[in-house]
Amino acid sequence: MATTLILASASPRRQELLNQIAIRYHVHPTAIDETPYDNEDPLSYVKRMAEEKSAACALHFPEHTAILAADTSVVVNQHILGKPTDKHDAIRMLRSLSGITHWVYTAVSLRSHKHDLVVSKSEVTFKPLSDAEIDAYWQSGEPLDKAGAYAIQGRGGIFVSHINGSFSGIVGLPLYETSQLLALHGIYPTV
Ligand SMILES: Cc1cn([C@H]2C[C@H](O)[C@@H](COP(=O)(O)OP(=O)(O)OP(=O)(O)O)O2)c(=O)[nH]c1=O
Repeated sequence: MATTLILASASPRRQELLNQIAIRYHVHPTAIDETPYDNEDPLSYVKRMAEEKSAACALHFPEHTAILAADTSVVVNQHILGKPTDKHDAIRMLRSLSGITHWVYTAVSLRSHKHDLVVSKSEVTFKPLSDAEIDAYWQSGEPLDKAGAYAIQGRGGIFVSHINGSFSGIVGLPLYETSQLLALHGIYPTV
């Protein structure tokens, strides 16, 4: 019998990415406290977030149901940029990314009869951004629900001069690593 997969995420991007690789799932988002611990390093943070999201979701389902969760953070000089809280925060984030290379970490957690976790790390280089460009981008509405206040798959794509890593990982669910994890748990694309 096919394993039921639950996607513990409210992110439309994660749903679209799973659709792209023909994986069947049900959506059950979870809300957890996403505040980093004092001095928590970014890698530990994304791993902990993905694990906590899948664990919180698993409480609502019978044992052995497969639960998939992920967390994406933008990392600049070892500082974690999550989703901006307001315009001021988004502008601060975009200014800090202007003209430099940063990291995007996405951790993916999958629980069924066992727990597995993978982390995708990508480098993203931005062109220098003027205040006018940043302001216009904020007005587009795109930054608000995105880690680091940008979306590479949206209008923010014009800021990105180079990437080294996984495009889908930057968007929120690294497809190569996720498909490997799913296969470990007996979950495959529909034919
Ligand atoms: C860097 C980047 C992030 N993002 C998005 C992916 C995630 O949805 C979001 C990071 O926030 P997350 O906290 O990882 O995810 P979420 O709160 O949107 O959803 P959930 O916790 O329910 O799974 O930023 C993009 O869409 N494009 C990008 O280029």
